[in-house]
Amino acid sequence: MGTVVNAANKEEANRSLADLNPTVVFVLGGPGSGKGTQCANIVQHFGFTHLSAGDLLRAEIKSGSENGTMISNMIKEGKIVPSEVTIKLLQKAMLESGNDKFLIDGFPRNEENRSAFEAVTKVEPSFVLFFDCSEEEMERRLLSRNQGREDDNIETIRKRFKVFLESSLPVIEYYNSKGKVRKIDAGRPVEEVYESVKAIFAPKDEKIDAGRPVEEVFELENEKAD
Ligand SMILES: Nc1ncnc2c1ncn2[C@@H]1O[C@H](COP(=O)(O)OP(=O)(O)O)[C@@H](O)[C@H]1O
Ligand SMILES: O=c1ccn([C@@H]2O[C@H](COP(=O)(O)OP(=O)(O)O)[C@@H](O)[C@H]2O)c(=O)[nH]1
Repeated sequence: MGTVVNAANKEEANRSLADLNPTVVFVLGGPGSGKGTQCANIVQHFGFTHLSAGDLLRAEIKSGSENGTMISNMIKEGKIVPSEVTIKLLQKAMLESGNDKFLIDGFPRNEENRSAFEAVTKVEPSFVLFFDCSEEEMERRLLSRNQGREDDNIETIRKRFKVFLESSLPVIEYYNSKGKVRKIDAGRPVEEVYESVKAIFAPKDEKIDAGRPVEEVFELENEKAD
């Protein structure tokens, strides 16, 4: 019985999300490349809801969920949590937000994440914002992040870099082959990085584009890139 009810709930969540037809931007880049920092800026100026997959997973651990121990162990090892768990959390957060524009930060992290998200939600990203940063700089940032995260130690950081190169970069390459990647040089100071980010979200010619809905701006940017 429980299984039948769960299946019905899942169907319902998938359908409502497809009906919402949300605008989704995936925000990707190595650990410490500045995804969260820049997402906070974008939210303030462009009306998106920021969903960090890592934050949702950490909240799930704190909530005492039955998956908590598994998630916690995977994060400590820098491994990627099974798609089903992460997608469920993202779907729930999207439906509860009341918004239809999302920055999905730190997901998808591998090919399986990517294909499962598209298959389950029927949602494709408008584009992928890719923060490109050297490992040396990312390591420096993570070691001074000071948020008490259990994975911000040198041993786990090295594992996360390896997972990023082996599993996450191929996802960026996949979207690049579809012309959907907007690459940012993320090794610069926060304000400079944000200038480049803004140029992607904001119309370039304020006189012509003032007041355009954000979806149109995306179309404009995509046309330019084609
Ligand atoms: N451009 C930048 N230059 C220097 N430090 C940065 C920059 N962007 C973010 N940081 C700092 O680096 C750390 C990691 O940034 P964060 O946004 O949490 O990265 P991510 O979400 O990609 O893991 C944080 O302590 C943040 O304050
Ligand atoms: O979709 C996701 C996002 C995060 N994680 C796990 O959460 C950790 C921290 O991810 P987050 O994006 O919060 O931080 P980052 O590594 O980018 O600094 C990762 O190393 C993974 O173990 C995951 O498994 N799936």
